[in-house]
Amino acid sequence: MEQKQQALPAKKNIALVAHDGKKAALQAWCEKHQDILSKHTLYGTGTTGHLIERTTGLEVIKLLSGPMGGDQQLGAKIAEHEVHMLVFFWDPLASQPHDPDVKALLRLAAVWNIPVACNEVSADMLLSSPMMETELCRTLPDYEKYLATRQVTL
Ligand SMILES: O=C(CO)COP(=O)(O)O
Repeated sequence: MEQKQQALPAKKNIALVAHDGKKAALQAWCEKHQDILSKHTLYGTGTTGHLIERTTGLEVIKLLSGPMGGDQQLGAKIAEHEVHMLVFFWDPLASQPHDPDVKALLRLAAVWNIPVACNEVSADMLLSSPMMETELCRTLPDYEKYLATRQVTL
């Protein structure tokens, strides 16, 4: 598939998600990085978003709870370029009833080439990047060309 360049903005829309076994870790991480996070716009799945708001006072745009469709809502926002970065502390030691949705969210983050962190140390590295404060150029699928090709070949 042909690719194109598109910038992620300096002020980013960051999605915050954690499975139940990792919620305390994500809340602690958000408290630690409250100053940096306050410069961006935060999105979260339902329960995670409420907990982060309660712990930190940061404003979070809250979607549905993950098992009820929140992961899918976030995936759609990544595909529509509304969400620019994903911090998802998924639990590698617990099975999830909505595992297909979890996989789909991580897949769309890879398709659209947004920065993803799945644990504290990766999330620390992402937030300490100078690119958190500047535009960040990314390569992503050229959807318009993809669609034009399909209309010709099918
Ligand atoms: O299940 C989740 C991610 O897969 C998170 O959902 P909640 O934040 O609603 O618990």
